[in-house]
Amino acid sequence: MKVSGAADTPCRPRSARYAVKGYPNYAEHDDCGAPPRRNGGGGGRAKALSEKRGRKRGIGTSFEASGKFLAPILQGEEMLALEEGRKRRVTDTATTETAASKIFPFTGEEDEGVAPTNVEGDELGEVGDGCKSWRLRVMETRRTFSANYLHFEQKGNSQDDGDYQERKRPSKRPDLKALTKAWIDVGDQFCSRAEMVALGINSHWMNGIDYMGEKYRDKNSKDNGNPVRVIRGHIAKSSYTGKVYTYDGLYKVLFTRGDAPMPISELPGLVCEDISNEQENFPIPATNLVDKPPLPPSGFVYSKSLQIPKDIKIPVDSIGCNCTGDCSTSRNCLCAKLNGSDLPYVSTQKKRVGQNDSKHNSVGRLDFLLKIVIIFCWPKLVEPKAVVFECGTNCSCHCSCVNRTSQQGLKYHLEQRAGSELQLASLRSEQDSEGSVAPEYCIDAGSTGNVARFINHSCQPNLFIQCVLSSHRDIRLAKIMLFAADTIPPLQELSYDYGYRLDSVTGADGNVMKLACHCGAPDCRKRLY
Ligand SMILES: C[S@@+](CC[C@H](N)C(=O)[O-])C[C@H]1O[C@@H](n2cnc3c(N)ncnc32)[C@H](O)[C@@H]1O
Repeated sequence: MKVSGAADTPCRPRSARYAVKGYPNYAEHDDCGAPPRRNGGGGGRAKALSEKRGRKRGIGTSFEASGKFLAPILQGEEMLALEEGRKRRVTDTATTETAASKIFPFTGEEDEGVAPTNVEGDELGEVGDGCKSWRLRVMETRRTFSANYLHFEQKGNSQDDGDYQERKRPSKRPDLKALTKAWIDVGDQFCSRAEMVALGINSHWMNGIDYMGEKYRDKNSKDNGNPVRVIRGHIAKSSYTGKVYTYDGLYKVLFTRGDAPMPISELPGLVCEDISNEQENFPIPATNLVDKPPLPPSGFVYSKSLQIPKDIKIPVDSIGCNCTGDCSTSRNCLCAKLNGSDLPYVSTQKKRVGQNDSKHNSVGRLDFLLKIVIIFCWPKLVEPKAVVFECGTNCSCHCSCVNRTSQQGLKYHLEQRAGSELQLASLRSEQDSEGSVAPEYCIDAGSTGNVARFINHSCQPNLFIQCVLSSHRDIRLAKIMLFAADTIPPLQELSYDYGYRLDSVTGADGNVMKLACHCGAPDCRKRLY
């Protein structure tokens, strides 16, 4: 089947910075006719992972997610969605712009921008030179719209009420509108409702909720099981409307506003109401729908923060930068300069480090959801570079090194200790890439850790690792933090690139160990190590 535009249309990498950092698979060609979906593992991969790994790997293994998992409890009104065959639950927040109902996943019509197999030629959006996919046309429409938006807006403001009523006329069959919808990806963002109207995703300039009106009463989405397209609105100062709208996919309505959300105790397969033992600000329930009977996590101690052995002294006398304004670029920020013009090591501003007053990353630590072994993003949009987690586990000596000998940006390697299942985060400078410097410290997440310990590897991840100095400048003792590499729509599985060098892991017998990768990304490297 020919997918129009897949090969011909220009593609952009999703994050140039990330690609520069040496993640060859990171750049996605999402403007093409057949864009891979971010983090495109899907429920199939989770299930396969579960079945393949069996139970011998201890804590996580018994709880590998499958498509059958229900996510942990959430507050507010709830929705369930299934993207790529995976069941997800999200909480409808105050900013949600569409039907605020409990809804269930829908796997049918929605695709990933791939042209339908039975559609050819013009229907695919090929025009003139025959190389424009619908996806590209959507992007062009958006650009044209943006260019003209202010003009329309000003004109609109000067119109009288009569015109306003005209604009507010009842929507026409939104379910039949705009073939465009098939070329919108989950995670696509829009700066105004008007932009969505131009693309046919929403029918109203003014109304957040699109509906078909009384006339179509018999087409009630909940009763008929019709999918609902969910677009979430978020405050965003950078947007010309002060808001940004993110497409979150199709949902099926389960119940309407006012129904009580499911309490933690009723979560199917609940094995632990709070694996953090009240260390986090809210419970992190764990469910297990794989084992019969379901087993709770064992052999694992939750530790919110890094546990540092007594013989390792963390200095506390360093100060942050003296920037007065925006610290997000190296033009203004000394800390960013220190990090090779990327994210800053030191995350404080005009204060002694350790006071945790960071404007560098603008978004503080985010709430999260743990569905045993699979970590999902909290049902809030996570913006690029937002701090997501700090890896908090045992810190111990004589393993991987955290070393830096120049002012260049670091290269990150994650290594696995031979013969064990421990995941070791190792940072080496460019000069140390041959591994010439003796290891000093590592973070050992085998038996103790926080929620970051459960994040799986993906060859096409939505997080990346960065070392951060917050109370001192000893790079060997840098905090290891996970940042959002891109916009992460609610309830996406979180993942980062472990970055193993192939054949770098040896077993106790000295033989090279190999582990197949099950991330399911379109450009999966097939091996973790
Ligand atoms: C930090 S743990 C991640 C949580 C883990 N799934 C668990 O159950 O505890 C790292 C281990 O998870 C497994 N893992 C993570 N991502 C994987 C992937 N994409 N493919 C295969 N195994 C993976 C590997 O066994 C790896 O050593």
